[in-house]
Amino acid sequence: MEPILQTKNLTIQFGGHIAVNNVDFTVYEKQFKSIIGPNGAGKTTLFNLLGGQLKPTSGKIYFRNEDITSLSSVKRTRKGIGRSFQMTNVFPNITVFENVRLAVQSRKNIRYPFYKHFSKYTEVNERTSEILELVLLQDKQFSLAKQLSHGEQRKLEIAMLLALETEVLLLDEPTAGMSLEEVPTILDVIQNVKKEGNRTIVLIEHKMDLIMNLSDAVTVLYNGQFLADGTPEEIMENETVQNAYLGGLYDGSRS
Ligand SMILES: Nc1ncnc2c1ncn2[C@@H]1O[C@H](COP(=O)(O)OP(=O)(O)OP(=O)(O)O)[C@@H](O)[C@H]1O
Repeated sequence: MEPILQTKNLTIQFGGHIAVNNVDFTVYEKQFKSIIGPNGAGKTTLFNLLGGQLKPTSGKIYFRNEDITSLSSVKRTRKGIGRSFQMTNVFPNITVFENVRLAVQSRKNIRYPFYKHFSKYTEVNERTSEILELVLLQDKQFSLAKQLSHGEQRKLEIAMLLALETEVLLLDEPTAGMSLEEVPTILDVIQNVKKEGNRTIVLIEHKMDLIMNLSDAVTVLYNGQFLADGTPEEIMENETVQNAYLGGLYDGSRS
């Protein structure tokens, strides 16, 4: 198996604080990899480095063995690394369907005269419907984006990301802030995306137990440092992880 995304000695320092410290991180093609770690472990900062929202103080990032460390986030998306954002790219006053359709269309780069009816673009509409089905939002397709519940908004974010058709999906805590009732359905959505089988998924999760069944591999960060990497079973049995994560230092109740 080829690594699709890799970091070597990746480090970022904010003033005197090293948020990501010399991290070597590897994700293989079509792998489902989770990054776990307690509060302040550096998970989101690592994602921002991978997505190009932050530039490292030192170290390198490779996509398919190409050094992408100095590439902008836009160029990284074009290469195939998509990162989820909380509703920043969603238009609140248009429908769920239109939001996803616009994203699909921009990806397909279809130009059309404004007076033509959208429904002529069957391919775009079909892909939009497919995505909405995958993220379990078909029944909300005619709702305005601003009318969605918190959980539905997270699904729409995933839909927008899928529309980009990137090979790598970086999902930053998709269950964050959700009610307990909403969590299973977002896990179903992630399961659906995984089942499609054509993506590499990297997911940050604070609640370790949620993602153990989904993940092929898990990386544990602690205090900005790489702590462990392995299968979910190996991670569960890893004594260092247990000490760091389960030994009272980790507040599992936080969403
Ligand atoms: N832009 C920044 N400037 C200064 N410090 C930062 C910045 N971004 C992150 N940090 C610090 O870096 C550390 C890692 O933060 P990060 O958000 O990556 O952790 P995390 O593992 O995602 O935590 P959480 O689970 O709480 O979201 C924290 O101590 C945080 O305060």
